[in-house]
Amino acid sequence: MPAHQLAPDIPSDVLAAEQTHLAESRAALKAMRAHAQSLSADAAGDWVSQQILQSLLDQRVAALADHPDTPLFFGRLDREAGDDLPVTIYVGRRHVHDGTSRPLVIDWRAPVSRAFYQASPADPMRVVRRRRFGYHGGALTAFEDEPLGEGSEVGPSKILTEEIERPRTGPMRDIVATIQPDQDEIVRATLAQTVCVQGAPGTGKTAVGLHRAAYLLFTHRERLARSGVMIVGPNRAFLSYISSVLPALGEVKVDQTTVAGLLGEHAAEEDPMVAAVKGDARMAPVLERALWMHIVKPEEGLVFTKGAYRFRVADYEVREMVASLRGTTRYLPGRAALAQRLAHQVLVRMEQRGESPDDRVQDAVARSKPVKQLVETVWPKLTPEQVLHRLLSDPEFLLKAAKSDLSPDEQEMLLWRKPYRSWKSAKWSAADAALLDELRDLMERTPSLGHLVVDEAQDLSEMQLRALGRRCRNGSATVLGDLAQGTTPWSTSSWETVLKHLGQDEGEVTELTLGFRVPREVLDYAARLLPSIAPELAAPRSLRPGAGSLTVRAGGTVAEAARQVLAREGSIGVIVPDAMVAAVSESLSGLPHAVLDPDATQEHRLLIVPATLAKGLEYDHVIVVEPADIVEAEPRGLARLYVVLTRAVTSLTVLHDRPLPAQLGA
Ligand SMILES: Nc1ncnc2c1ncn2[C@@H]1O[C@H](COP(=O)(O)OP(=O)(O)OP(=O)(O)O)[C@@H](O)[C@H]1O
Repeated sequence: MPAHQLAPDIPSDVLAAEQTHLAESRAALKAMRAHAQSLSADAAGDWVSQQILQSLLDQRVAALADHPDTPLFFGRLDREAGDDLPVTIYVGRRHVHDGTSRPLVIDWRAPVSRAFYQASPADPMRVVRRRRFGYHGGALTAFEDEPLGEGSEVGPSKILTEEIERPRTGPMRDIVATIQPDQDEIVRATLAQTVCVQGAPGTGKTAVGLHRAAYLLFTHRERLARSGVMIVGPNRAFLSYISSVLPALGEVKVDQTTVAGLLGEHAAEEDPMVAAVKGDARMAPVLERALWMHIVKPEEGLVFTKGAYRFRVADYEVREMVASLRGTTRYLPGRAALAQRLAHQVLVRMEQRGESPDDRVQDAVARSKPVKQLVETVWPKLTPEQVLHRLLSDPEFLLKAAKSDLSPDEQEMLLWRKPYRSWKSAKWSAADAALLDELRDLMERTPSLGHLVVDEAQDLSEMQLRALGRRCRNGSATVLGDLAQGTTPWSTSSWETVLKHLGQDEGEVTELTLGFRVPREVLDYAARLLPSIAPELAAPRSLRPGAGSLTVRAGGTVAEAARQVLAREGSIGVIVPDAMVAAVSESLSGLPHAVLDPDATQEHRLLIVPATLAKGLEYDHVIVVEPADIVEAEPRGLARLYVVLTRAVTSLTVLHDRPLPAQLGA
């Protein structure tokens, strides 16, 4: 039976009543929107307030739009009477009420909706019956009941299974209708709580992170509107894949970026071993010393001339000022404070002479030439680039800054083989970007966001984690990842270490264990790699039986494999070693296809995906080409292979001419 057709045992009168409730809710939403449209910003006093109010009204009107293909509600709870809440609740993507403020649909994020996700026969949470609705297009065509009273048994939900197994097309979609209890626990963790989620491929980590952002924005709207929420993902292809989930949940004000997007795009190539040293947290004290070593012990005092008078501040006084400021403020505010303290001393001298200078005089003195000159000599103005340029090109300076934190070999590795003539012409690498960010923060405090969601966090270096950590130091984080999918030379092997470098030691590590993407047969095949890449992890479990989903073929062509899956429904990803992209594209010239481009919307069902871009993505049918080449292309190639083998929703075809990596043959 095709999905969501009316099953013979669904009473049509009950279904008709639910359809009436849907129609009533739609009409109420329309009325809410019309009301919002009728409101005028003229009530605000001045022009600026009017503009702000108008923009808020516009946002409200946009948020109240009804998308006919998106179900307004997907669940219903019938509850025991006896508390202040309604006995019947419809759970949906947004709140809808009628003209008398009676709620027709309740937002999935409201506290009362929690029971929709969590209630079970063991703990019914006052719920007598949970109803799930099935839709076809925008039309409500089916429902399914789960009694939750004492002694009742809950069988597997067909609507839920169908939703999970629906073929994938286009970008990622939200999972509000089918969030699972353990996922819901993470989504609804309190704002103050940093959560770190270890989860095998396809267990819903990304989905959970996005829904948590939406939940927190709903629950702490005002606070987070001020401080902000940001999602950090592995690459732009991934961002484009997840980009429509939050807007579909009504949240448009969340920045979604990559580490490079946040710290600055720096393209200089670098030996991974050097990058690993630069990514190590031991670089933090080295950078701190490198910066503060620029402060010079004052040998002279200050002479400030005003008319015929000279006001002097002695050298030892300047030394005391510098000593008291050093280490108690960040570098640039410290510099400004030194100028002010010098000026203040001059003012004291003026007062001693009987003058009565005010604050404006102090500011003028602080900006005067002699004060500026002295400050520049003692506490020079610097940029992060200047400091890092010196550190990477001057062995003696590096030695002094490194002390015993870096070995002589490591220092040798850090130094540029061919130093750039000036910091302005230097080309920086991705690892340098995190060092520059650290220096920037030592100079001036980085503002903190309210909440940060970090995906694929296992791949971040300690210095990158520190950079992200300062962006949530007054807030909290959701850290998502899989130790088995670490593909960088500095990939972590412990979440406690990640939390420590993020500055969120109190964060709670939890695990998602049930896979929603990859069929069991495919997951078991990929799991053969686990003993080699992450022996400490248990083999992942899949919700999806998917018998016949795996084909391993020696000597087949990509075109032939692609033709076979093109005959089926859903998206197709041909994942190839990066070096083979052009050749495989050429071999598919007879079939309409595209090469995955992070910056363009993908209109083709058939996509060629370079192995290094596949992280976080998924396709109905995946063809993985030449595993041995994927493994050999990089130091953590086996982990890369694990990533690419776990992208399939329905079928995986592995094509190889060369022998398969031994670990797969087990
Ligand atoms: N509760 C759920 N209901 C329906 N679909 C779900 C649920 N949880 C996850 N999924 C789906 O499973 C797929 C995998 O989810 P997601 O990409 O979030 O997993 P992941 O753990 O981040 O995977 P990876 O580690 O491979 O990046 C997605 O299509 C997602 O929509």
